Amino acid sequence: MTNRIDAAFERLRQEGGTALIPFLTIGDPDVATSVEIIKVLEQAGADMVELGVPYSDPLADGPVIQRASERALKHRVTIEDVIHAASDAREQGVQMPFILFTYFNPVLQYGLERFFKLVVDKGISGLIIPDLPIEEDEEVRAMSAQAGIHLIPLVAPTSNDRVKRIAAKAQGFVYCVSSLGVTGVRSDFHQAIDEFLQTVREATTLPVGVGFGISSREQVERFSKQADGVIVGSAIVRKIEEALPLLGNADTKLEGLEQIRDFVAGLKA
Ligand SMILES: O=P(O)(O)OC[C@@H](O)[C@@H](O)c1c[nH]c2ccccc12
Repeated sequence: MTNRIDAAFERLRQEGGTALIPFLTIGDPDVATSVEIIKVLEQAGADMVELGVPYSDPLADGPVIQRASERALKHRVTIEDVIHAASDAREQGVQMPFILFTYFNPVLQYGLERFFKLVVDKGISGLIIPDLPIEEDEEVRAMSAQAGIHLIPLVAPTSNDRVKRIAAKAQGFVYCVSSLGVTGVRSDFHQAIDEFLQTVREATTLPVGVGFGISSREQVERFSKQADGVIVGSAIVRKIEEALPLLGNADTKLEGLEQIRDFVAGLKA
């Protein structure tokens, strides 16, 4: 069966488009609202979405996503809740591919076998575990393949000679981190970002995605020239944070969702 991520990139290649890939922390402000937000992300033109599992020690995250994780962890949102949110969104008609985004610890705590048994047939097509280095991912890669889920690797400008090894085992797409440091909106990127993207392009026939710091249509367009997909997290999570007062009230929830949709639609246009 074709993986939805492969189908989405094939469609975009034929259209000459670039995938817009939002990230959001599931359970911020609550799981049901996250499912509503996933729906408006698709309406706004997102081509696939990273569903973030909240974690107490998000080492690679800047303050915006750290705060989102804290808000979600206040209701003790678990990896199981995130997987159920994916199947709920699928049942409610969302078609775009889901990429489960989790640090390794929540998966270990849950149990590898148990995790891959749960995640099968929940509408999840990809998995990103930012703190699982390629040197230690054999078992996860095998179990992921077994579940028909692409294990998508991250490469950073400092990956150098590891790029080839990472690219050789990649599935789905290769996620290029645009800058060093943690996630968060930026105005400038790693000075060798263009050469880095070129290096990754030459190391794989898979689509190349780029993320970290991207928050405006100009930046999306800039990266669309060299990448097949652009990941936007903190800028969208910050929009959700700004809309929390509206999202928290039944009378103004729709207005809050519209604010998020309008921001994301502005990135895609
Ligand atoms: O938030 P940014 O700067 O737009 O970057 C995307 C990022 O949010 C998402 O892909 C992500 C969230 N947490 C991460 C941890 C490591 C690498 C990537 C991530």
